[in-house]
Amino acid sequence: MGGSLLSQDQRVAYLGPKGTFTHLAAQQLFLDDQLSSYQSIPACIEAVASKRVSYAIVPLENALEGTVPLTIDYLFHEAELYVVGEVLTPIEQHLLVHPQQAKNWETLTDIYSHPHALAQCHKYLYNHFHGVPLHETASTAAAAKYIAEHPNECIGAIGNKAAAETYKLKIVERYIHDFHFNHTRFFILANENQRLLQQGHEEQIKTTLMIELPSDRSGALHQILSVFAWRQINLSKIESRPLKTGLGDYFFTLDVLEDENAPMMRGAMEELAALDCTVKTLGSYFTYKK
Ligand SMILES: O=C(O)C(=O)C[C@]1(C(=O)O)C=C[C@@H](O)C=C1
Repeated sequence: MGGSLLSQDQRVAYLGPKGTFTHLAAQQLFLDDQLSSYQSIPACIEAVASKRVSYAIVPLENALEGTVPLTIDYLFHEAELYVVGEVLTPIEQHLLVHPQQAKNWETLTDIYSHPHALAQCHKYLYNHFHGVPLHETASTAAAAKYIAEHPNECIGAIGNKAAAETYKLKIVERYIHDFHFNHTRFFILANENQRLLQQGHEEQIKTTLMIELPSDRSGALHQILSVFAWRQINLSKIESRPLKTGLGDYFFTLDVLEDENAPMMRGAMEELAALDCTVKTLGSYFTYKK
């Protein structure tokens, strides 16, 4: 795949630096010279919201660790963007050290990585490096870069093979994630409600909705679910996140396996409005898988 989706002046922001899992996901759809690295998820989202880039690709959900709260909360509270595509990639975590420390790797003094990566390897770290301080970095590749810049320290990073190659680190333990089925979903975001169409996408379309219920109405969640249930529209995910207005105040994110323009879905949206729900739609999109 890659490339033909964008015109020459269009760029895609990704959570960098080079060698993150987000970078690998972006390379499934775009050419490397179309990609611009940003230090954080909010920086990627702001880059597309302010139209400095045409698209941003950010992690949304991991099969072991669940939602990336920063992404979902930023999309609800801070940005008016649409999801134009989704990429699903396998996640393989390795332990990386500077080649100078290759012989000492069993006595590492500190380990660095993205919080999701550390959590995905929790059992491994507990069994092999119990008591060793774990440090959170903005991404797995940021951790790898830090190790490369400190060759004299007996420290390690958790990251992927591409990060090991990019920062010339040695992989001393492979596949250290605790559960075999480790996948992450990434959203491709844009300012317009459009769909990325490229060969290789799954036929199944998905629509993501963020719904705020009317306050203090008993059975409100049951009513929303009924809107989809009696129309036989499947949901693949439902999750609550704090509204940040008080304890017990939530919004719900729903992934609906239907096109937002399908007649049944239009009816569902009208019924949600009639139930006094505030609905933010992130649009309908296809999934690209490796
Ligand atoms: O740090 C990276 O490499 C990322 O792309 C971020 C991220 C995440 O946010 O979950 C992406 C995939 C993996 O699950 C681990 C980390």
